This record gives sequence, structure tokens and C-alpha cells, in this order.
Amino acid sequence: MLALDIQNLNKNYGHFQLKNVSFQLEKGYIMGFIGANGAGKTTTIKSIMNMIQLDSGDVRILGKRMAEHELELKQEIGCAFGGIDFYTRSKIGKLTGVIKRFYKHWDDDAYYSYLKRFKLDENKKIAELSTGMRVKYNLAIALSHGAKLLILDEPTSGLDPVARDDLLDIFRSLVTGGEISILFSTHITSDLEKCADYITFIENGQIIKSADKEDFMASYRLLSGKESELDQVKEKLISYKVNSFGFTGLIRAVDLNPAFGIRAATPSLEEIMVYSAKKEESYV
Ligand SMILES: Nc1ncnc2c1ncn2[C@@H]1O[C@H](COP(=O)(O)OP(=O)(O)OP(=O)(O)O)[C@@H](O)[C@H]1O
Repeated sequence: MLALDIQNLNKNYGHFQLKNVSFQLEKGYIMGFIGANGAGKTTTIKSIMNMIQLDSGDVRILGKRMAEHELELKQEIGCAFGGIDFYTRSKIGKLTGVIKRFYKHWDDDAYYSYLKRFKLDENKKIAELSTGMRVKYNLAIALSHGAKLLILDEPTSGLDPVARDDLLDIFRSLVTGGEISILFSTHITSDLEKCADYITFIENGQIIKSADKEDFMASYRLLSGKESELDQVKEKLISYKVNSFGFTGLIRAVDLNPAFGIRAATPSLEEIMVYSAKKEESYV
């Protein structure tokens, strides 16, 4: 079953357009949503949540159309945009008392067990929470109202490596039962190498690729060779850099002809992002 199925989302802001954005997330998995600043990640997430009016497109969550079942589906979604700063002077307990009234299936036992698991003290004020604790508080809220789909916009940014690792472990443990699915956007590609099952890559409002992580990585090759070898592959490269040792360039695996005999390796997600972004600039 699909936790999330989005088809042909279009939104025109004039200077920026989401163009036929489509991708699917299977229930019980983690999808990382990557793309450069301004690529359209937040706009896509807001479209999924019906927070902005789309020009066209269809969003289905857990098999139901968001347009027709928004109130019902919002009970099953936990969404966080990094920050609950309006309530900074309230204590956790007081804020939870307000939030929980919105949810039909609120489970106090689950809430207290997540507070304990995430080492959150109800008597702390929101202002006193670290960035990592705020993310965990958001998760505790989402999980206590029975959210089956977590949509998180840059949940790990601003966290130190230990707090990030801790959160990624929590993400992995949450999807283990097969009931919960997570879509999260990030710039920190190493987080995805560690924890994502699927990767969706957006660039300039268009989905470049959405695939199983291994397939995603395998669909690109990073070539390195002597500058004299560059001419035979130049046209096929997404982009390349030249330095005193030769050149390094990214190519789609389907475009690589083994007869070229140029050294090829699997690129990291970061290299895929960097070289893909470079194609919009002039070649060096
Ligand atoms: N309400 C709005 N009105 C007009 N343009 C908007 C609006 N919201 C976002 N945009 C534009 O849409 C584009 C994509 O922004 P978006 O926030 O979706 O990118 P992003 O991939 O989340 O970027 P970042 O990684 O920097 O958060 C940007 O050019 C932005 O200026």
C-alpha cells in the first residue's frame, strides 16, 4: 500500500514553478527528499498538506484523496516545519494540553512513553528546548495522535552529529513495524545514506529522479580521467570539473559507454547533487 502518492503537482509562482511533480512512497519506508535551496521541497510539502492551493495535481495519502478527506487524513499525518516558536513561553505540558484536543485518537499513555523515550521533561518551557529536543517533541505529538505518515521539513538541520544520529536511529526504529512511513527533506545527504530507503531529487521545481536508494546511486557514475580523455565524453556529462590532475564528471549510467575505458565510480549523494546543480552554470 502507498503511504503517499502524488501525481502531477503544478504550481506557478511566476518566478518559480512546480512542474508535474510526481512520486510515491510505500508504507513502512523512509524517503529522503533532496534538492538545492529554492528547488521546491517546502512548496511540495506544503502542497501535500494542502497548505497552498495547487494549479493542478492529485495527492493521495494512505489511499485517500487529500482534497476530499483532509480533516480525516490530518489525524493520520504528523507534519513538522522545524519550529514551534509561537509558544516558546509555554511549558511542554501546557502546550500538549491544547494540541491534544484537536485529535480524536489521542493516546496519553503513548505520549508519556514517548516523552520518557525521548527524555523530554513536561515542565520544561519550549524556549528551553534544544533544536533536537524540539524535533523530538514534534515527533512525540505526532506519534501520540497515531500519525502513520510523518512529513518533516529539514528535521535534522541545526542538530549536532550526535543528536542527528540519535534522531536517525529513532526514524529507523519507527518504520520497523511497517505501519509508519516518513518523508523528510534535508540538505544533509549523509543522513540519507545512513537512513533512507528511497531518494527523491527535485531540481528547479521538477523531479529529476525518485527511486530506491541503491538504484538511485547506481543510476549515476562519477568519471575521472586525464584531460585528454575528456573530449570523448564531454557531451554526455551532466557536468564536470577540471583540475591539474585531469577531470572529474558526473554521467548517467545509461550514457556511459564502457568502451571509453575511463575510470568510473559510484558517486555519493552529495556528488550527485553538486554536479547536477553545476549543469545550470557554465562548465569550468
Ligand atoms: N508564497 C510564495 N509566493 C511566491 N513564491 C514562493 C512562495 N513560497 C515559495 N516561493 C518560491 O518558491 C521557490 C521554491 O521555494 P521552496 O521553499 O519550496 O524551496 P526549498 O527547496 O524548500 O528551499 P530551501 O532548501 O532553501 O528551504 C523559491 O523560489 C521561493 O521564492
